This record gives sequence, C-alpha cells and structure tokens, in this order.
Amino acid sequence: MTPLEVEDLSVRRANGHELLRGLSFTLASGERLGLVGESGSGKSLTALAVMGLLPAGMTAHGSVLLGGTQVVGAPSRRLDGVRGRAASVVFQEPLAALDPLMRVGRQVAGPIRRRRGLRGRPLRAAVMAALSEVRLPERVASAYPHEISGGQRQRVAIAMALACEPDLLIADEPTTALDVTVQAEVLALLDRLVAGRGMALLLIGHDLAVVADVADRVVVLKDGSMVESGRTRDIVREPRHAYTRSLVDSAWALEAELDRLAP
Ligand SMILES: Nc1ncnc2c1ncn2[C@@H]1O[C@H](COP(=O)(O)OP(=O)(O)OP(=O)(O)O)[C@@H](O)[C@H]1O
Repeated sequence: MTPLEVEDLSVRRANGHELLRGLSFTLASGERLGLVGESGSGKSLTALAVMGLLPAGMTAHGSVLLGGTQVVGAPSRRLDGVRGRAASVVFQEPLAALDPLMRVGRQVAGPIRRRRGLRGRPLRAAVMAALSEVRLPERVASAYPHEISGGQRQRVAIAMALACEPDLLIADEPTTALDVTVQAEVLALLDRLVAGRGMALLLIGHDLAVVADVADRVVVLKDGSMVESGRTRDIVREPRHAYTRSLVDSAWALEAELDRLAP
C-alpha cells in the first residue's frame, strides 16, 4: 500500500481564496520526501490537509489517499481509525502535542495502549522502551512537560508519534523551535528511527540545507503552489526555478559562513 498519494490538492478559505493550489506528489514505502518553502508558502496547511485536520472554515479539494483511504471529504469518524495507524505528525512546537497537566509516562502510554492493547506491567515496560529509544532517561516518565527541556519534549513527541507504528511520519519543522545544538541531535534521531522502521517520512522545513540532509526527493512550495520537485541532489546541484536557486544559494551561504567560523 502506498503511504501517501496527493493529487491536485487545493485548500480554500470560506471566501473562496485559494491558499494551496494543485499540489501533487506521492510517497512510497520507506521514502523520504522534503517539503520546503519560505514562511507562509503552505507547508503546514499541506500537512493538516493530508491528516484531515484543516482549521474550521477551510476546505480541501482534489485527492489525498492516506494509506489508501480518501481523506478529502471524509467524515472525521472515519479518519480516527486512519490517523496514527497510517500517519502520525510531529509538530514544530512539542508543547502543542503534550498535555501540560499529565506526566510524560502517561502521555506516552496513551498511543501504546490504543495501538498495541497493552495494560499494567507490559504497558509500563513498553513506555520505558519507547523513552529509551528516543534516548530519554527513565525519570522523564514521572516529569510534567514543563519540567523537561525543549529538546526532551520533542523527543517525547517523537516517541508518541512512533508508538502508533505508522507507515508515514510527517515532521513539520520538528527542530525549528529548538536550540541549534539540540536541532542536529533530534534530526539525527528522527532519521535513524524512521530508517530503522522502514517508515516513509514527509519532512517539512524552510531550511533547504536541513531538509536536504535527510530527504531523497524535495518538493518546493511558493505562495501555495509547487514550483519545482525532483531528486534532492539534482535540485541542490541544478535548481531550475529562480526561487529554488535562492533557497540553494542561502543554504550554501550559511554553509560557507559556518566553514569560515569553524574551519
Ligand atoms: N488558521 C488559518 N486561518 C487563515 N489563514 C491561514 C491559517 N493558517 C494558515 N493560513 C494561511 O495559509 C497560508 C499558508 O500557511 P502555512 O501555515 O501553511 O505556511 P507555512 O509554509 O507552513 O509557513 P511557516 O513556515 O511560517 O509555518 C498563509 O498565507 C497563512 O496566512
């Protein structure tokens, strides 16, 4: 089963204004696709439309097949069984995914219980294993989200998303809210965990250098439309569109600056 097939996807506001236009791409099993573009280009709306989670007042048109289920126009009840199993999301701000009043261990236990039907001691063991996989110490289980660091919170959010054992993981700017030193660690962790499970990954970001490190193919979005797509190395070496070229140039400029600072 193909994890994700998006065909001519558009998103409109109630007043008819189009925020996304005619977007098409496919993600095969185990494939890594990057979705890049500047702020406001429609990256997050794409993720929300794929999951059937658009804000009230916005409608999707076209086709989104998530693990073979049509998301566009589907009633929320039908999608409850698809979300988590077919795809999970890690958002930019981990606090958004976590309940501030619940200890971390209980939160991680939620999706494991639902997905694998575990209870009692086996459930506790599975929670500890899930935390250890994202390199978190056991004591994090009894902490509240505000008692751990931003990087640790994002690891918890990743553990929860992976606990559902989805065929596709959508990571929407998963490291943007983190300190630079923590960003690389979390990205490497995500990379390793997704590869180990053979999951497909849709990695969303504004920084081409970060996305290119992980993604096999890239889709470039500008003002709600796809301007270019192709294999990452082709796009980085020979961008066809002027906008993509500007993203590549700024990625190279940053690289050169880092080389100059730390040769
Ligand atoms: N809840 C909303 N209500 C109205 N307009 C919205 C809403 N969310 C997003 N938009 C608009 O849709 C467009 C695309 O937004 P989106 O959040 O997808 O961009 P993005 O590429 O993810 O940007 P960023 O990198 O800043 O997250 C923007 O013009 C934005 O103003």
